Amino acid sequence: CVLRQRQERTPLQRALEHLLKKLEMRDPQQFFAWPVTDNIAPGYSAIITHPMDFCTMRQKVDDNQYKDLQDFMSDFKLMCTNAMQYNQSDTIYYKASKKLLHAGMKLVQPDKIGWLITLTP
Ligand SMILES: COc1ccc(C(=O)NC2CCC2)cc1-c1cc(C(C)=O)n2cccnc12
Repeated sequence: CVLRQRQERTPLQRALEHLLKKLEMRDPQQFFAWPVTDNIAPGYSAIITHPMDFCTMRQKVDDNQYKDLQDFMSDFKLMCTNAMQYNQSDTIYYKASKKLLHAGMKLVQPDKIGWLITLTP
């Protein structure tokens, strides 16, 4: 997951970049910052068929691969639900992903997306 230099950005890319920064702040231990590897999580790649992490999401924003906010949020939900699928409910990772998912959903509630409308004319 290598980050590319910043190219010209569309209004949607700037909005998603802004939202991604807010979401990453909710993951201070950086459990979701990078792809989960099999050596830190035994058997991960056999259990999780569609892995996702914040760095990959940033790459997809940079490559303009999200067509709208819903598209971006489905990757965010995938990242969180992967963690709830692989990790037992009493683990720090399961608990962190549940909290992150709720925080993320709150950020995109209609009454909370004034920032999105100003950023995407
Ligand atoms: C990029 O993923 C990670 C990066 C760092 C850490 C980490 O710092 N773990 C230390 C806290 C106790 C060991 C954990 C993880 C990690 C994320 C996850 C997820 C997201 O499922 N995970 C699952 C089992 C074991 N480790 C992890």
